[in-house]
Amino acid sequence: MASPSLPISISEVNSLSDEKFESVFGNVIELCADAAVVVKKKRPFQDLTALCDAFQTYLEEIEVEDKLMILKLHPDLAGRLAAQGELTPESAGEQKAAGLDQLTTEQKRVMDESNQRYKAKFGFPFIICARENKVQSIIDGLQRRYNNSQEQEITIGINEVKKICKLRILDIVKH
Ligand SMILES: NC(=O)N[C@H]1NC(=O)NC1=O
Repeated sequence: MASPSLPISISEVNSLSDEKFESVFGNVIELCADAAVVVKKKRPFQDLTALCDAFQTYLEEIEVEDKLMILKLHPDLAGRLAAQGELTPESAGEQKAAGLDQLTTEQKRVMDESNQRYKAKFGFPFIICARENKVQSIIDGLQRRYNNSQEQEITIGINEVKKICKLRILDIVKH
């Protein structure tokens, strides 16, 4: 079967082969193909909300080690992978939407320094839903959240992953 042209309806989501479901939803959580493997078994979904809820539940129910792994799979915002053109298409689009591809030299310096400092403290990258932010709110968040505890940042980071995931699903499924 050829790849479906997006967006697709919820009934099309329900009738995708397992393999197609995994490929269509394999990156709604950045580089975490396992989420689609788990969520596909919950079909059929009554509507878009039920589908989104299934991915959110996945993120809530996994062990803290797996949450940490998911956080670590995210690329830095305006980091090395962005500079090398090696982001996933989803992440590239999100970073562009926030204006992160248009940083001034000073903003880039502040982002690099703050990203490094954050990662050195927490052991995972700073994560924020770029599409719901602009450059300044991202820089502000990066500096403010540095003061949190690791436990707080795991919770906030996973909540941001949920927002990113929902917007990615909305790009795939008709609403
Ligand atoms: N580090 C980080 O927040 N990365 C993510 N945020 C987002 O909106 N897309 C990403 O890849």
